[in-house]
Amino acid sequence: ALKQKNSRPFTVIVEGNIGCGKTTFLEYFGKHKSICVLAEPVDIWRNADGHNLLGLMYEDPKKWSFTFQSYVQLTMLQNHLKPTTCPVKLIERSVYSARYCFVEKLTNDGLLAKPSSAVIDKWFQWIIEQNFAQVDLIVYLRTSPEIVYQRILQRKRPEEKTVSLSYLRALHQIHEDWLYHKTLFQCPAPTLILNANLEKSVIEQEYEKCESHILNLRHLEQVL
Ligand SMILES: Cc1cc2cn([C@H]3C[C@H](O)[C@@H](CO)O3)c(=O)nc2[nH]1
Repeated sequence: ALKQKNSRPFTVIVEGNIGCGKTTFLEYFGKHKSICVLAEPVDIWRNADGHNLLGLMYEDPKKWSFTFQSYVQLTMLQNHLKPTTCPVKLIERSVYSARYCFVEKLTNDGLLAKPSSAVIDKWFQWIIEQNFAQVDLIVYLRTSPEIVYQRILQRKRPEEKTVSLSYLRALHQIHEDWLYHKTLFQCPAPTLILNANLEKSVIEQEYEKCESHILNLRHLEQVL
């Protein structure tokens, strides 16, 4: 029997530390025609009406974190709401990691003032209440801070030259508490944990572990 076409695609968010390999993961799954991939809009953050908000945030986080994280939340919301005819939608990060990882970390460090953090949280809570950011699966690309630190040094993204190992360790711990120990905030969907420390040459075997979760389930619903 033809199933009623669900209004919403099967939505997967890809989460993990800076340099954990999200782009490589998205490139691998982006080859499937039934998957719509939405990468993190870093280039938009680097040029918002000519302003490099990412650069400003790293140069003077106390002054620019609110501006940057406020814009990140908007661009993430736009990805969550972006319509697609694909049965599966794969999004790089989300409003959840924006609020639970980055805003949390900046607030803990006193780089984002409490009143600013409270306003970002009000927007976040409203977005959730409106069901604007529904998620069916989280893929957590789990890494060690030391490995992602080396990758960031090699990648040489100009704005990230000030990213320290201690920052990456703290961000790692927040991701672990959220997605592995599940002691920080509640997870909006079931979580698949992959070992993203693996080198590019072997990591595709690790990706295959979640292929069935991402593809078949939705496909079966579509064709039955
Ligand atoms: C959702 C979200 C993504 C994100 C990325 N970033 C930074 C980390 C990396 O240096 C760069 C690209 O992910 O942007 C951030 O500071 N806050 C963020 N919030």
